[in-house]
Amino acid sequence: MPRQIMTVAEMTAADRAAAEAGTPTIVLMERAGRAAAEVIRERYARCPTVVWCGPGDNGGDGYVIARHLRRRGWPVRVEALAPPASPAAQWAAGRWKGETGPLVSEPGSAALYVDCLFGAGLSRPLDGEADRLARIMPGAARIVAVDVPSGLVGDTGRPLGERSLKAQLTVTFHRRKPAHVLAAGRAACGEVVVADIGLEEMGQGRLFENDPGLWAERFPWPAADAHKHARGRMMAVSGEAWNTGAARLAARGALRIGAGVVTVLSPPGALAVNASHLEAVMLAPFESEFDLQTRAEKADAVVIGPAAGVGEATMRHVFALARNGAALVVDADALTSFADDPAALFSALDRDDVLTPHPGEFERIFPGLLAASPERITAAREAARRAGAVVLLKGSDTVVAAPDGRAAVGLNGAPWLATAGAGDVLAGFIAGLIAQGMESFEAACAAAWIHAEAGAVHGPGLIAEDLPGLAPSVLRKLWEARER
Ligand SMILES: NC(=O)C1=CN([C@@H]2O[C@H](COP(=O)(O)OP(=O)(O)OC[C@H]3O[C@@H](n4cnc5c(N)ncnc54)[C@H](OP(=O)(O)O)[C@@H]3O)[C@@H](O)[C@H]2O)[C@@H](O)CC1
Ligand SMILES: [K+]
Repeated sequence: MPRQIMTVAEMTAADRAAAEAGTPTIVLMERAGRAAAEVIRERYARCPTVVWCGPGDNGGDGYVIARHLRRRGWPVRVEALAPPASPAAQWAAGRWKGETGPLVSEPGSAALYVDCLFGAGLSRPLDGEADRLARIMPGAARIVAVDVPSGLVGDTGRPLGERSLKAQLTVTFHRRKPAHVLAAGRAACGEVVVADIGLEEMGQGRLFENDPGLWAERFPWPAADAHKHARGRMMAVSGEAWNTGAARLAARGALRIGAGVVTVLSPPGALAVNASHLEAVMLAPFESEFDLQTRAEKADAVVIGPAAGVGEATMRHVFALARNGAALVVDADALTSFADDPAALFSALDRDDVLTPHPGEFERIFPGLLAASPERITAAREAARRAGAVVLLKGSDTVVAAPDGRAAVGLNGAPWLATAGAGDVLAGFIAGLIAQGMESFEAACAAAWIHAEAGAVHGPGLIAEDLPGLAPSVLRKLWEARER
């Protein structure tokens, strides 16, 4: 099952729908507070605990948590920023029979703090006592946030004002929000646990966690009677003689991820060096853009960009390939080549083509878009709309967006992947999956997930050359999960 990521507005709508269907907010609040208290008891030994409660329903959750911890014998005190203002919070505060006082916490005044000041209803920057807390408790150690660390905007993962609280553990409800998946928010949230509070699935989501639930059912496993040409033909365009390794990394990636026939298309001057490094991957020369177009006629997917060289020749090569039916994965130099005329690139692209920029390349072809967007999901979606193609924006929170509005965020990003050539392998994985018939958005999602898993499997010391060879162990896990 795909796991949706819900915006704050979608979550509020789900709350309202539940109320209309007969489950009032206080019931959801009781489930939320009880679930959060359980997570806290699983993670921490019983200890003197302070629950910081705000005036809204986030504070209401806090009173429920305090009650459940106290029932289990925890020494708990509530520190209230303001009296409960919402009806549900008033109900929860009324059922709390323990000690309540003003917000006076200092570092070390308790052994554990539970942050229930603000969640989805944050409407202005932290000030007064809440801001004091964020200033004097800059670290996350032994702070548990409920829904989000207070001061953080659920839809962006950034503080609304200057600062927010930070947490070691964040317990949220029903579904992750963007703040729980985007890198900036993840740093403030610490570990994120999603507790079920019995809300119904709502409508058709457009934003998902990128994990196998999103695409595994449509993974292109070979048919029992498969032959190599039926498993997809992928090609990668090589640079000149001193710039050939990147295309070979892409080619090897495509082969490992299952493409049946993989070819490096090479300028004449680079044939010898390519030939001396290729075995199962085939090699074919091209002399001109027309030649390239002809050679690529049989391809299902082509990677162009890794070490292709920045300039007019690469632009012409992209146009030549775009005249073919093959899906294009446009990466690295092929993106930068269009820095002065991104519209020319976009007009050549189809909906099944994929752009794979890192943030620097993204800025070159979508100038100012990242800075003007509240977060990376919005930026990638707008980029996909403008380009009329799938856009994969790299990062520890890689975002994949399709021109139809679907988007997915990766949660398994591994720091080991920040190494030269890793992106070339990713481009090859994407093209290798598209060549096997996977739809481009899902192919980009699957490739990014497998790439990150492979990085995590290897860990320290990873170099890009390792990545294709790590794909089989990840594929095996997917294969075995399918058989179950
Ligand atoms: N949706 C669901 O299904 C479920 C949701 N649940 C929980 O509800 C939470 C959302 O609750 P919520 O909407 O009441 O918002 P919340 O964050 O408590 O704050 C609103 C209050 O704070 C005030 N205020 C805002 N900013 C301020 C500031 N800087 N400084 C001072 N005051 C400020 C604001 O004032 P106002 O803007 O109205 O003037 C208002 O009084 C959600 O995060 C989750 O924990 C669960 O119970 C389970 C089911
Ligand atoms: K909070």
